[in-house]
Amino acid sequence: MYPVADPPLNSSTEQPQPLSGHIWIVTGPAGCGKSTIAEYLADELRVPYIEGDEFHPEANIKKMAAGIPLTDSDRWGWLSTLRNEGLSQLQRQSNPTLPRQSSRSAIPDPRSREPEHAVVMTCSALKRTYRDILRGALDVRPSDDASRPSVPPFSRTNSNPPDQPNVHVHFIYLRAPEDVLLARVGSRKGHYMKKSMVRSQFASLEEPKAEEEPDVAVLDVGEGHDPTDVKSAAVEVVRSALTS
Ligand SMILES: Nc1ncnc2c1ncn2[C@@H]1O[C@H](COP(=O)(O)OP(=O)(O)OP(=O)(O)O)[C@@H](O)[C@H]1O
Ligand SMILES: O=C(O)[C@H](O)[C@@H](O)[C@H](O)[C@H](O)CO
Repeated sequence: MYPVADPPLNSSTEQPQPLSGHIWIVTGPAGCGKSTIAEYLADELRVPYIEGDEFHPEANIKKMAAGIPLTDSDRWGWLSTLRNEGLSQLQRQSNPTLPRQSSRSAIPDPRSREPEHAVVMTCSALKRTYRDILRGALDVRPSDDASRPSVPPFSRTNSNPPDQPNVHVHFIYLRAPEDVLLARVGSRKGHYMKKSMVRSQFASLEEPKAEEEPDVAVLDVGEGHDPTDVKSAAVEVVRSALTS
């Protein structure tokens, strides 16, 4: 299976309404601090929070808990689900008759009186292809797992693919050396991810290059970058994107 995007949002034959807003995706390998930073960001911005781990199919959870790394095939459906979940959250914000996740509203846009719709999510998003799926690359057709899916021509400069031209996807990549994350995951209690998974995630990792993926902000989270500093830096990334 690969990420044939399910038609998002509704199953009717109606054209989906164009949405607008921002999807902030906090990324990086296991233990880099995605949940810590994204939960804070969502609270601070008063927008819904999507914990990517909660959208894995049972089979993926079982594999990870057994220390078996996920393959591309294991991840395609999960990534499409996350993309759709992000859009659904924006749709709920733009349609007050739909139930919301919480009483959280949207980010006040300093440029106008209208609040901007937004959602924060976590996802390891280790490879560029994975990030493209989250950006809205619906037309991915790998001939096998080893191939790179082709993506439709949309600009990574502002991540607004043709199907949802007003939805802006932004990534915050939390960067730390492998040995630091091995230590963090090793000392974490009660979590299904094992240390060996950190190694396999670094083996898969394709770090974003600024010139190729300008919609990715990189924050260092290794030694000397404590969570308080990283939280402030993440809020600053969002605020400056909204005012630029
Ligand atoms: N900047 C940081 N410096 C030191 N420790 C941190 C930092 N950020 C998070 N941590 C700690 O590292 C551990 C992993 O954090 P967290 O669960 O947020 O990572 P994660 O990326 O969501 O992990 P996973 O992908 O496995 O769900 C936690 O114990 C957290 O308190
Ligand atoms: O891409 C992957 O291999 C996995 O999905 C993970 O990244 C987990 O979801 C997460 O990190 C759990 O701790």
